[in-house]
Amino acid sequence: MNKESNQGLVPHTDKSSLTILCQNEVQGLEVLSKQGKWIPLNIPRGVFVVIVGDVLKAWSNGRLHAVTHRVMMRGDKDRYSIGFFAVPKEEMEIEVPHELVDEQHPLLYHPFKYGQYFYYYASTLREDALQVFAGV
Ligand SMILES: O=C(O)CCC(=O)C(=O)O
Ligand SMILES: [Fe+2]
Repeated sequence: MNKESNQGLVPHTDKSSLTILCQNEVQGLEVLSKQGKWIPLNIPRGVFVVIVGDVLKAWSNGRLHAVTHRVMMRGDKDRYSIGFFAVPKEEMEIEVPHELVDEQHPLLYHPFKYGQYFYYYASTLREDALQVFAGV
């Protein structure tokens, strides 16, 4: 079987601040470990999945990890997933608080307006958009 045909949603980080997902019993969500291994999640019914998006990663100066995730479809059951995406207003300035910057934790992201970042991502679809757009 062609492996690609199982791909429900390509690998990505969310462009939100925070995402909350709720799905039916048909699994498929996978997260990429820092070692580069895809880990399938087994999400019990009624459980919410909370995913840190690029905005919280930047705002926390990289303390919070925006995990790369994808959806792989197996079997022939329908999968339903509903997502709540918390996103800043376009004009909102995302700026690392000075309390999170010191010698051990150098500044990782320049301040940026959310709308400009989202526009950059949407027009390039680069998965390293945050690093390229706002990385120090
Ligand atoms: O289908 C899912 O549960 C994940 C959806 C997702 O990652 C997204 O919409 O960004
Ligand atoms: Fe996502």
